[in-house]
Amino acid sequence: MTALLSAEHLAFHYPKQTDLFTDLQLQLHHGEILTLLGPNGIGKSTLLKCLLGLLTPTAGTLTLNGQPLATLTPKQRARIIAYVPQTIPTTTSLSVRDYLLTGRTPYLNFAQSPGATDVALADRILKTLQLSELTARTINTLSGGQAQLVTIARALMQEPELIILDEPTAALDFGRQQQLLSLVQQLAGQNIAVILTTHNPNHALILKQRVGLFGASGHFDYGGIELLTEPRLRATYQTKLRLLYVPELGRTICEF
Ligand SMILES: Nc1ncnc2c1ncn2[C@@H]1O[C@H](COP(=O)(O)OP(=O)(O)OP(=O)(O)O)[C@@H](O)[C@H]1O
Repeated sequence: MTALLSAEHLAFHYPKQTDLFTDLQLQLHHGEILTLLGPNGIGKSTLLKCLLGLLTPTAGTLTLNGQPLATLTPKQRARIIAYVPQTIPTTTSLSVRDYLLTGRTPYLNFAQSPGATDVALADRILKTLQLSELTARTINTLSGGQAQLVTIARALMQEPELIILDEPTAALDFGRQQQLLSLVQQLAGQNIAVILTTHNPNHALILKQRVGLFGASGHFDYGGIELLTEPRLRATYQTKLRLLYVPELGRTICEF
């Protein structure tokens, strides 16, 4: 089966800087979830930008559904991958519904306005994310957490095969974090692949799927959650964390 996303021997460095990663390998299939973990400033967001085609890797190849990423137009890419960055635009005075409709751009011709089916899709997505009460609010009146969820809703408007979420739980309260992880599992159940970054190893332990772990040196391990061993996580985060199996939860948790 052709991988949805494949990275072979990927390397990247910013101009006049040392490599953030080299020889990075990963393969993601439809409906899989990849959680990226690693210390601050190690290169997680940079890797996401390479996967999105926003940055050009300094070595290696990236393919999307078997096609070299670089050969796809931005519009073609946007029909396959949706991106929710760490910094969310909160200054726009668009209503939440109109903001979601901007997510339909990859499907519209120049100067074509969204139609009734696009509006219906926006309302359906807002309902699924339990955000319907925000429909008429303007983006610049939302809290950070609300804006983050609305931006995820906008990403879903692209009807992507892969959604990339950069620290999606950062602004969310405890309950909303749990909801977000459930949403990620729900999307995977609909055959949408998800890549997310997080600073909480428990998120990877809850999602129980693919893991990409940057070591403190920039070394990248890719595999299943068996990668998340105490020694490896301690080396990554330079702290004496512990992994504890909790029978009541049926899973391992990571604690300081
Ligand atoms: N445009 C840029 N030009 C030069 N250096 C950059 C640029 N963007 C990021 N960097 C540097 O590259 C390194 C990796 O940054 P990146 O944002 O990918 O890290 P991260 O793992 O996502 O960090 P965090 O967990 O803190 O968000 C950092 O040292 C950062 O300062």
